[in-house]
Amino acid sequence: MRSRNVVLIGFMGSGKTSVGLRLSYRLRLPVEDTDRLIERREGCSISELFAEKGEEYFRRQETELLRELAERNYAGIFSVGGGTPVRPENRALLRRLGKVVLLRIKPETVYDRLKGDTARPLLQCANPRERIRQLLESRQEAYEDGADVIVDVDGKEMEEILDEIVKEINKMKILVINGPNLNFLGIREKSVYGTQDYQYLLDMIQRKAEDTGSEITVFQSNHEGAIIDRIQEAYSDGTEGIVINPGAYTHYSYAIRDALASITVPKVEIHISDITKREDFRKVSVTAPVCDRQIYGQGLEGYLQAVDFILGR
Ligand SMILES: Nc1ncnc2c1ncn2[C@@H]1O[C@H](COP(=O)(O)OP(=O)(O)O)[C@@H](O)[C@H]1O
Ligand SMILES: O=C(O)C1=C[C@@H](OP(=O)(O)O)[C@@H](O)[C@H](O)C1
Ligand SMILES: [Mg+2]
Repeated sequence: MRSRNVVLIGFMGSGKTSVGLRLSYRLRLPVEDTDRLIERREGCSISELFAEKGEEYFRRQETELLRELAERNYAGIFSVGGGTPVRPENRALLRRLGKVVLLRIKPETVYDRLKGDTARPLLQCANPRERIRQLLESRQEAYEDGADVIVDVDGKEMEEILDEIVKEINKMKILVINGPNLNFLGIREKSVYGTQDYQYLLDMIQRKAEDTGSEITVFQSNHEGAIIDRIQEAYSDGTEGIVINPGAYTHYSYAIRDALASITVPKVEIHISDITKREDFRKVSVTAPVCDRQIYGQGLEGYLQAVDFILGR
């Protein structure tokens, strides 16, 4: 459900509110704009709220509202205020709401779009051009950190922006995890694991991502704790499917098993060799029961089959 939700972030004037409305029409999903929700709740405009209660009060309302929305399991599109992603806690809440799309914009475009605008209290000053430049620069890092997808909007028509967003949000985000010794492919026991090296595997997976229009990230570690940390990260980074080759940890890491059990996205356990036909200690997989599918003995091709499984092919 979460994966169809879209959250639009970006600087004032980047088009969050207007893109949200158009996207809602295109995807036939409801839309909520957090500024409008706050205005309705407070019974006054954002400008009046800033003037009467101050920016800090508005920021508290913003975070409070995001918390409520995140708990509500709402399906649809959200556009938020330009300052929302500045607080790290808000960035985490936005990710809980859906796929976060940053409408990235240059200061000159903001100025062109908003000169003469009176509804944005932060730009009501003697030199709005300079204020935009400074504020945008100070926020850019937070915007990019909070985004799953970035769409540059300068010089683009609305339709082009909508097409890009739809293409990006349809990309499934898959994480491939390779455990100990997989970086030694092409070096270790070639009769079992083949002669191709690890880079060959990475290139193969990258081609699969391009062919299927999906986003595949590959992580490799020889350390149990690092693998667990990465699985936990997948809980909140928008990962929609996990392919894991836990290497020898397969046979005894209850800790990796427990980490996998806590993530509900589809999971595939893959082994290059057929572990059921090797030494006795390899016949047991403690991770298999918490995965949705096992692919054994298909060589490197097994990774592609695992990706297909996640994509529902
Ligand atoms: N792609 C675009 N090209 C030109 N103008 C745009 C585009 N997207 C939005 N605008 C205009 O920019 C202004 C700010 O848009 P708005 O949706 O309110 O942005 P935000 O919610 O990010 O502040 C509006 O006048 C809107 O019509
Ligand atoms: O950038 C900001 O801090 C703000 C942006 C505004 O929303 P838009 O980005 O939709 O203009 C609104 O939340 C408020 O004026 C503060
Ligand atoms: Mg807006």
